[in-house]
Amino acid sequence: MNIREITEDVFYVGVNDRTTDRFENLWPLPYGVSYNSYIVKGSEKIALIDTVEIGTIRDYIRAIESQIGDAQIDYLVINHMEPDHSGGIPSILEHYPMAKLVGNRQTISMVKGYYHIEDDRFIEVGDGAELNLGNKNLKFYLTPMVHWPETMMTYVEEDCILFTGDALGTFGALNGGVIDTEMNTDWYWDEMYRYYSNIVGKYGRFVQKALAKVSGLDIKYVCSTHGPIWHENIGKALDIYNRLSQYESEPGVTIIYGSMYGNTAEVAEEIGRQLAARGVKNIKIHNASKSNMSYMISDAFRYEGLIVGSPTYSMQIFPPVEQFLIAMSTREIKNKVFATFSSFTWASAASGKMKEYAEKMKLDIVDSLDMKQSATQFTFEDAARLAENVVAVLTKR
Ligand SMILES: Cc1cc2nc3c(=O)[nH]c(=O)nc-3n(C[C@H](O)[C@H](O)[C@H](O)COP(=O)(O)O)c2cc1C
Repeated sequence: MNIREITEDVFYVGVNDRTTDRFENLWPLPYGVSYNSYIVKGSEKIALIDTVEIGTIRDYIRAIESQIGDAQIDYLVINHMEPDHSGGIPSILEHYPMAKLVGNRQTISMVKGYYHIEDDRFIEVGDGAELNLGNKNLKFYLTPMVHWPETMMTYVEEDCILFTGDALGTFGALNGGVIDTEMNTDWYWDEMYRYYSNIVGKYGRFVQKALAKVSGLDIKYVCSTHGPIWHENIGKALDIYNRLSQYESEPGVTIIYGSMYGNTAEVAEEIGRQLAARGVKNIKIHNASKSNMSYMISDAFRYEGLIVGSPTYSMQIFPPVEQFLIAMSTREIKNKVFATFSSFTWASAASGKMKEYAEKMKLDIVDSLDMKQSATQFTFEDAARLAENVVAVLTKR
């Protein structure tokens, strides 16, 4: 039994990273991450699809050698140039001096820029180009901006395998199983929401274009660069990416608030209770000073309702809340049932600043409340009304 085999002569040679704390030095990796790479062994030529992050090279070369022994790699296909996948390129070229790098025009210019590689090592491919390996054929689909300009996908018709680059990937290392049929996938879905919203979030329309481009292919295995290989869950993975890339979300409300002395926090809790009392079951409340941005972004993408609360801080939005709002605008968040609450002591500003933000983002504010100093009976009535209005809009959608 070959434990790395996906289909006949197609092998998984990726590696796990359980050491790195933060992906891109930003996003927490509590369950690690995998860098996936694959061997496609044709009757005449051998291709390697993508490489791995530079710190994991030793295990990677061993995994490749376990599949091809002393044979040479003829082609290294680069679907994505981000260094967590391209970091292994120089080592592969050194180990396999005959290997040619296969990529599109944008890829080649990036490889040169990052790794200073000579012109004669490249084969440039365009959209729809093919590369023959003997009894297997690789076909390339350019899918720019998912989520870099050079991103592309590679299809092996003989095995109905699509190598998708980062698309359909997730955080979370592989715990023994590599194909979804070999594991319980339950916990990966939350990590997929987080991966998509954190990393790809801004590029929804390009994800839509890419999905449309490959929609006619017969796909039995989706091999992305992070997380499980999708076989029996292709439909579910596609559905999540398809919905998130159209900013479609699930029933529920995310409340993000900032608070220095607990008064704005009290309003956040009250709104949460009022929503629950009206039947909202999925409610995520985040203190923006404590929750990690990665999880706040993920929940804000995931749920239909978004309620943001902030004290006035030197005539501005409280900085951690402002950081969250900036992260949402970077990702061009839309299609939310949006409401705000705010507080001040002598001159209100957070409320107006959040209104300006909503106008710029073309988000309708369903309701808002602005509290002076601390909560009174009137504040609680306002919180109940705000929850009522949010639920009314959610129910109508
Ligand atoms: C550094 C600092 C700057 C503040 N700036 C303002 C301000 O510009 N206008 C204002 O009305 N209140 C200002 N406040 C008061 C806060 O808005 C007030 O403490 C807060 O709204 C109370 O909510 P909390 O208990 O949730 O922190 C400031 C407070 C601090 C500590």
